[in-house]
Amino acid sequence: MNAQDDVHDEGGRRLDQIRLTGLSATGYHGVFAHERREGQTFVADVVVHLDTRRAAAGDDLAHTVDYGELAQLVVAVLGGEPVDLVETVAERIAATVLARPHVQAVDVAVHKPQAPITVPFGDVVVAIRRDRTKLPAAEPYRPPTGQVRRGDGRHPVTADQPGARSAPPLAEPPAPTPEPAQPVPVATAQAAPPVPARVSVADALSGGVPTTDAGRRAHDAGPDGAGAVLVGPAPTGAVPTGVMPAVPAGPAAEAWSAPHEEPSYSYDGPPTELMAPVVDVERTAPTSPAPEAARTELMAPVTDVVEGELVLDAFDEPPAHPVRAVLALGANLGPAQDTLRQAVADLAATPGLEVVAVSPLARTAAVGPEQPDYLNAVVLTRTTLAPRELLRAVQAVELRHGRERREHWGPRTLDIDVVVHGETLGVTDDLELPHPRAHQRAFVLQPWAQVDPEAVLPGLGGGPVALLAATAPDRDGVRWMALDWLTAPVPAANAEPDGAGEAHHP
Ligand SMILES: Nc1ncnc2c1ncn2[C@@H]1O[C@H](COP(=O)(O)OP(=O)(O)OP(=O)(O)O)[C@@H](O)[C@H]1O
Ligand SMILES: Nc1nc2c(c(=O)[nH]1)N=C(CO)CN2
Repeated sequence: MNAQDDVHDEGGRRLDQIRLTGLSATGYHGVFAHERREGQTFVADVVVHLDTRRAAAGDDLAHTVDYGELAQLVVAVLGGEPVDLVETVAERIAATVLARPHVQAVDVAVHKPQAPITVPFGDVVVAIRRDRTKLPAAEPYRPPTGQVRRGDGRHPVTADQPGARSAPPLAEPPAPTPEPAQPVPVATAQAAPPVPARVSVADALSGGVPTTDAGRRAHDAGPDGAGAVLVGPAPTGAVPTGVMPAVPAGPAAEAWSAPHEEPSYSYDGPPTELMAPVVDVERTAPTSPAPEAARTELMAPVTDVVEGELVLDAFDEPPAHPVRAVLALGANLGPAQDTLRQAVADLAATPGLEVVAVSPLARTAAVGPEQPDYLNAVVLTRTTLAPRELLRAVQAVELRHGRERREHWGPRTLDIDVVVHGETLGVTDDLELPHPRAHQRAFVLQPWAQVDPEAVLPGLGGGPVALLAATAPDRDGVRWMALDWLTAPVPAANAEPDGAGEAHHP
């Protein structure tokens, strides 16, 4: 492989490659009538540049490009609608490949070995590179509905549900109930990590042992079948259990609606499948060609749409399928453990948001100005809310618990950050995804790694969460974690362990 063939990501890291060579078909491209009439062999080589780590970490096709599917698309362009120029064929292939999720850049070489050249020759090749800064000057190929079948049994797929596209409305934010500032009381604690297993809300709040794998089962369960335990809306102070059905097992075929569409959401995969596709790019930029739309998926804010007075962007797009979202909770004022419990119940009661599992509770030294220790937890959810709707929903929960923003990184009764929402990456004035500081915060990463040991944080600075947690600058500030914090009686403030409420400097 030549170094000049490499493509690098924004951090300067060389992207991985998937190469397909010698794809061939009889095509009818050319400027001469006989070429249009008789056809000839066209051959394509394609190099896809992408980051394959996440797919490899979870052994999950959903996070990479299916080369079989790609090969079909390329051959369909070669043998498809006739055009005059090889350049146009190459451009069309590039557009088609770039419209696939995860693809950062593509090299395309189209060979025309039987070209009408009047001297002896070996081959004629048009070779191009296209990426998200140099977009293809062609429309991607869109196969007719039903032409390509997808799904392999390991990754069951479901048909797109039109009804699933709009998220339920948010609940009205309830009236704020400010709490007086107090040091942090906590329930049963145990020494800092390792904490052996994840805690499922369903288990914890039904009084079961909170160290089972039920959280993971729930997180892996699908939207349509039966069998998995999950939480439903809860009255204040408790998160009752409900049922989230699972996707039927076995292979399933999905009709193509557009070439950019992700393999649909599967709950059978490993926990690293936490991030699922979010932005239906066709709906995001209905009038844009697909390469633009695909870019929208990566850079959410690029396509602002003015609707009346409101400027909308991709963060306002509800996902086509429920996606997994990770929320980080923190509190260091007032009855923090109670507040966090209530917050979990409030989140579970939010329409369009389902709480799947809750991490152990971590006691952490404050990062930032001098202030009492925090209690931190991470909540794994599944949501049909758009990223910005989710932000508003968590802010409504913050508000309900008297959240005020007086000091940057200062003490607070409740803070809830959206760490990730599906696979959405983007920056706007009010929302950045993934959360820009999550990758360096042990107070987020350690609880997250406990509840989902194989989680991977997407985006710049991302990677396996457990690894990031082990190297985060504030890792020594994570003092201990409590497994039974959702159910155990909260001790009185004077019964807290040593060091509680002390200010700490990282
Ligand atoms: N992923 C995100 N999750 C939550 N808020 C975000 C996110 N991205 C941007 N924001 C914006 O950040 C603003 C400030 O949030 P907040 O007051 O919670 O910050 P903070 O807790 O003091 O600091 P930090 O963001 O470092 O946790 C919010 O009003 C929100 O609009
Ligand atoms: N340990 C800890 N430190 C913090 C936290 C937090 O949740 N935990 N939140 C902050 C602002 O969101 C600032 N500093």
